[in-house]
Amino acid sequence: MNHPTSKLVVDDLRLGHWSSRTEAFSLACDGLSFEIAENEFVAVVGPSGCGKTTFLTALAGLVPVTSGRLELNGTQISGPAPDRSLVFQQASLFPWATVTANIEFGLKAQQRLDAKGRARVAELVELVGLAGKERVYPRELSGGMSQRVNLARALATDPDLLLLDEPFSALDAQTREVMQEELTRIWQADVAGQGKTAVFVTHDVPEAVFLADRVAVFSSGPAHLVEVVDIDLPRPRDAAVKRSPGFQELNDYILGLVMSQTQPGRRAASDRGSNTPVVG
Ligand SMILES: Nc1ncnc2c1ncn2[C@@H]1O[C@H](COP(=O)(O)OP(=O)(O)OP(=O)(O)O)[C@@H](O)[C@H]1O
Repeated sequence: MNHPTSKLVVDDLRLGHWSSRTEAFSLACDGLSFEIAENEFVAVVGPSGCGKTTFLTALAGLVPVTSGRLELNGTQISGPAPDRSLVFQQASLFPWATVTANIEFGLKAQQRLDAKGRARVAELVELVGLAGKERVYPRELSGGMSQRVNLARALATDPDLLLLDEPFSALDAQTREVMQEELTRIWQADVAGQGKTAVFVTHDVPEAVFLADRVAVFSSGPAHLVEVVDIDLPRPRDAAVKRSPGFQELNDYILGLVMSQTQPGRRAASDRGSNTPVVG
């Protein structure tokens, strides 16, 4: 039976891709099962090519479910819908549209760009730190600013499920750190507590630990779930938490789980007798 507050149910999920070149179907996820509650921020990590993006795009309704359950609010996901927003690695902004027009885009497409919609866009411009840049075009924005616009655009339609696929991986290390802090701040200020859920795919274990309430570790492909690790670090979080012993311990533990998938001979931390990492 589902946990009563489960927003997202993933049950024995199989996903894959059909290649017209080889005329073959290859599995990307095989037997994935876990659940995500309302208000949770879940990060997904795992070896390169294991199926993380496939899973996220299936949540967006862009990859069909081969078998199993993939349910949002009790309904099987069977295609894209306005209750979900996807943020990609590369900010996919419209070059001919200003910052404001880019953020308004989804609302306009849904015919919701009324006074309330415009007020929400103005609020988001402030929230993502782009006040004063409303009339600027994407070519004049830095990578970090572009991802701020992308994030605001994803939030503007008030999605139930926010899907983020390595949104900061194209940024330089310093901007990436700033954006991680910004995202936690925005999540806390604007989204947390409103029954929404975020799924964040990343290669970067410290980023996952910093942002998430729980981290789902995928096996090497085709992915199944290795473990979901609770991140019991206090919120609100800022960069200082990365220097805490609790953060380091969680980071090492999850890194060990991922490495055990890429190097099968390597023992994961859980082999040493502790399935629950101690949080300092
Ligand atoms: N459109 C596609 N057609 C055929 N195969 C695909 C397609 N997209 C992904 N795959 C294959 O599915 C598997 C999972 O890929 P996916 O991109 O989901 O992994 P990932 O964990 O996100 O990878 P990375 O960490 O490197 O970004 C890989 O073997 C990949 O080659």
